[in-house]
Amino acid sequence: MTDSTTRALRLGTRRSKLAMAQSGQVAEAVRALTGRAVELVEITTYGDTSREHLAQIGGTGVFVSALRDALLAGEIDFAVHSLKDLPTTQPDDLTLAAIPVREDPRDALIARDGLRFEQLPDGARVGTGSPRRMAQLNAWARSLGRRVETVPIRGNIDTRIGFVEKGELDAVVLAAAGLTRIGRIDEATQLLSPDVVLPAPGQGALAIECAAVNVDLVARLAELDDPDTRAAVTAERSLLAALEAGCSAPVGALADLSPGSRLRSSGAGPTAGEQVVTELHLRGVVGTTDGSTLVQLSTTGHVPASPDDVSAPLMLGRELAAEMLAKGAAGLMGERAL
Ligand SMILES: NCc1[nH]cc(CCC(=O)O)c1CC(=O)O
Repeated sequence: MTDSTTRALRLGTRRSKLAMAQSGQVAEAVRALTGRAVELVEITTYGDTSREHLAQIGGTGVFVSALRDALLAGEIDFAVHSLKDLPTTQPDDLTLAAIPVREDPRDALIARDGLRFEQLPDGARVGTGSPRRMAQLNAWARSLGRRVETVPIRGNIDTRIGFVEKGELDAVVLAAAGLTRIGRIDEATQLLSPDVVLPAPGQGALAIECAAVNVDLVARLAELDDPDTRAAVTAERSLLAALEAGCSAPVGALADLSPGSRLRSSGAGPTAGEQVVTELHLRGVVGTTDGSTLVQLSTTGHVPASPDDVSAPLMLGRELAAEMLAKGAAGLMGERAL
């Protein structure tokens, strides 16, 4: 065996607790898959060091660029990202080799005294800087006949929960997946139903990225891919891209797959007759951050049970985006989040 197949694989990761947790889990899976050692290489990103508000430095994409630079420079072999932090346009020289089975995509509430959202008092202070969460939480509060005060907060997950622990906020809203990965999901006082709060496109999913030239590794890591997750997040991200929304825009999306339906396909030849297809249900929301207006639509399409083909989910996302734009979504996104 040559040195290049036996040396440790280098996994580039951010230093945050969440990034280290998800990189550690993927490292273990890659070790089991390849039999090769995996070494974590810590990369500091501009997003980790900047004190400016994320919105002012161009969104969460900043977390990604340093890892990508390291991939292209050959300093690391692969990187693990939270898919929801990835821009919707994929550079040609980088490949998402695998999107593993995703965690719970829902948002979670962590409130004082074990409270659920419906039990928060009028005027409760809820920590989130996400325009998507603000829009849907404010709309939910309105529908309950009260209001909440959304308070923009930054920092890692522990810091955000700390605002509730210290009594500075009544509640915070975080991704359930992040809480699970750092071992704090038990502290969630409510998992927010997608019927009321749609998660960010791709929330709960990880993406394993390689340099495109590294074809052998791309092929190997593809074994960690979950085609159903890939189909779902492709539809969600296609919707986001087609809405031409920046990563801090108030867009929520969630696709569910119901497997096993069978369709009769026409024509002759070996593929004629019954074809197994999956039903893909895609929901999307855009709103004003004050929650006074939401455009919320859904659609259902069929996805061939063919792992490599994401054209159907891509189309479904674009179709739903077109319907949402026709219902005035563009005007809502023009509003600047404060
Ligand atoms: N925006 C930050 C971010 N990026 C990924 C996660 C964790 C959840 C995930 O993997 O989707 C979080 C934290 C959060 O939103 O609470």
